[in-house]
Amino acid sequence: MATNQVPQTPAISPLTIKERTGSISTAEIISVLKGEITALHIKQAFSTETAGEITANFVGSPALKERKDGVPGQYVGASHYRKDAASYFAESKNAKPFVDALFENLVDPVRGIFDALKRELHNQGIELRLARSEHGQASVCRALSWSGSGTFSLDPHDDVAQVLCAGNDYELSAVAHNTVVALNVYPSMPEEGGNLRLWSHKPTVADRKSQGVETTGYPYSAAYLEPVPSREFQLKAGDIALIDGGFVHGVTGQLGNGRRRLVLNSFFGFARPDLVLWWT
Ligand SMILES: O=C(O)CCC(=O)C(=O)O
Ligand SMILES: [Fe+2]
Repeated sequence: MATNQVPQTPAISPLTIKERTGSISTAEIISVLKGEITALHIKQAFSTETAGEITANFVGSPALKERKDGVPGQYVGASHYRKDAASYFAESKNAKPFVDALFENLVDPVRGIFDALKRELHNQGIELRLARSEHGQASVCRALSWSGSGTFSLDPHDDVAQVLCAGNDYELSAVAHNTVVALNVYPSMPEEGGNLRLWSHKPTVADRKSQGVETTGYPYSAAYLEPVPSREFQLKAGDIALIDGGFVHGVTGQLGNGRRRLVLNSFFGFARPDLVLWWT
């Protein structure tokens, strides 16, 4: 991390949060997409049976790997983070059978949301589809188990820097100028900790430069975030959280050696008024 730049005091942006129990609705998802809500936390959004099966499939997956891009964690699937388009789309293609296998024989919550949102947006004259290029198409989701130790198991970051700096090969860089929604579906949570923490701060390019995280948005230091208020979401297996990924967020440390934390993560946002792209 560069430390020789001019320090920048983070501007505070208010959080608009909706938390409730039940089924997720497309209207609520669209509210996040349009920037009307910063975060939506739906508790008990899918069954613990489905959650348990996805978790068992992840643990037993032959494609389960350790991340080697500086973010500690294990994963199944593809991430565009720090990758050019050709590598990401090739990785998505290779990972597809293994991502599909996480949901074998299940009516899964990620596809459920994607399909329902696609139908609703279509009714409004808006297309929703996976991001694509001459190299192939994006994945519907990736499965991640963070393993950072200490205060955070996933350090504070934003999801927009990586999109903004994705490069011309990626049609999704247009989305960085609109809300980048992060969809997080939780099949497994530890006994304690592993909460999603959201700070009242949406970094600008200048903020990222001042913190030496211009292209990655990762990680923001404790000192930088110290004056910024934050909210924590207490998550349980079966919950779903959608956030405006432009706000700084991270995952708190996990306690206990029992259940592992597993998240299914995807991103989506408007590339044009009539087009919403989805990727991982
Ligand atoms: O695991 C979570 O709750 C959040 C994941 C996340 O922020 C990310 O993958 O960018
Ligand atoms: Fe994130």
